[in-house]
Amino acid sequence: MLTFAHKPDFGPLLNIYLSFHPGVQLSAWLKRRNKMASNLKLLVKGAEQVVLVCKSGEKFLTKEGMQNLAIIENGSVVIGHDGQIKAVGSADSIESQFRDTVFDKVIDATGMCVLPGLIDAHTHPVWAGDRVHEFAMKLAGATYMEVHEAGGGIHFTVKHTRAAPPETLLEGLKGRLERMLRAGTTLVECKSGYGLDLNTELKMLSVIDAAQRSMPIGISSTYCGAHAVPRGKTMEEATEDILSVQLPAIQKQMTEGSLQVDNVDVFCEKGVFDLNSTCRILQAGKDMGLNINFHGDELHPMNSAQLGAKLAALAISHLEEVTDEGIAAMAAAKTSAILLPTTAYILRLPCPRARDMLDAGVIVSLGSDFNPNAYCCSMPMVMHLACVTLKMSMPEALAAATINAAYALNRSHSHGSLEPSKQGDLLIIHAPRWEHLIYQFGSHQELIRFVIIKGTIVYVNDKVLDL
Ligand SMILES: N=CN[C@@H](CCC(=O)O)C(=O)O
Ligand SMILES: [Zn+2]
Repeated sequence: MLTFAHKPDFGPLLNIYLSFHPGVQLSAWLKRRNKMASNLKLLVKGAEQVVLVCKSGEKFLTKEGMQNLAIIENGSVVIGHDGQIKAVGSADSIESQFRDTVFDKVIDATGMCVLPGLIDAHTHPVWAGDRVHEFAMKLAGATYMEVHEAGGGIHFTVKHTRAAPPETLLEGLKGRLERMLRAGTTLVECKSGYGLDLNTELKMLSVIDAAQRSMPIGISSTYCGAHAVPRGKTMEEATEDILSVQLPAIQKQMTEGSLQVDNVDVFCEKGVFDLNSTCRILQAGKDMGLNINFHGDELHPMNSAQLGAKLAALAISHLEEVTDEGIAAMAAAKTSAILLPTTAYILRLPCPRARDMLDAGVIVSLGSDFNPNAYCCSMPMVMHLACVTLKMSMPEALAAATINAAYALNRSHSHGSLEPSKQGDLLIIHAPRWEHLIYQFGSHQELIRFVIIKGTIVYVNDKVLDL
């Protein structure tokens, strides 16, 4: 198999050239053209497997599509100077097709596998003050809401994040993104939500923007000012503040071009934001052009899934307590379910019903939920948990962490699979089959040899050991 981004049409150019050089033979012209035009950025050649995930421009995968990923045995990938994939195919076909091409960089992937860069569809990575002490409380039996209501949890992080200068937050964020990158994440959703007031929410969103400008990892930025009801306010007052103060100020900065925000989020939960407030905030965000992507049905069944479907939400996260009606509504509305296996694991919650969602045709994606409660930067670890605790198969987990996560972030036109014209984001792992990335849990730092974004190597691990 060999696929190209564009079928080149040399007809018009050829005619012009021949009209100025009537004596020139066609074959001589072609040789000269090849010599002049053939320089590309990166060739990854001879990989044991190249996992495309999908190959026909699918925007997401469901049901059997998630079980049958597109894979090329003994394959190669070509990336151009624009950072886009130019061709993927069998090593032989790429070799003969690009024989005359000069590459800036060639990676011999013998003994290795190539996968699309992983996409983490749900994180809270901007904060100050860790919560290791709360981990001990939870191990001793305290529930998430007990810690939250006692002033810990999100409130603890809000206090520390409000007090932190932006430089400190940026430094912390960059360190976490760096860890994610080394674990194979090339696109990550990043939420605000530890400010709960205008200034701190803007500070967090600006810090996310600054990280995006200075790091290669791709970011989808989410305003999550409705992550908790701030101390001293009722839910109604907090909702009014978001609708009449925070969202308009964010919209102003977006219009002026000083802030980039992609999604709007609310924690729709008993004791946090109810269905009505959630609906009003999400609708207001949508009216500003943001994608709806929110927390729902986590600790109690709230009918969040039905609300999200009604609002044409792109994604809803958690869903540990989703109902059958909610699942059916999400499948019909093509609202992606972002499942977060780390949350149920850390909090010892019932797991989200991944199998029921998959069987119903819901677009299941995955996120790490990295936050001070669930300190996990590793999508390979998340995929492993998804397989063991949510009963997903390895191909389902990979589809959920690539093309479907890209869909949840409205990026599946450019991310999530290794197809021509998509961004050249990929991982090269030192293993004879791609499944080792999930199977060898906790070992991604030993397996991942290269992380590549837009055809540029952004991480090389030369300490990979054969076991
Ligand atoms: N559930 C709400 N928000 C986060 C936790 C945030 C925190 O505890 O700081 C989550 O997705 O798990
Ligand atoms: Zn979350």
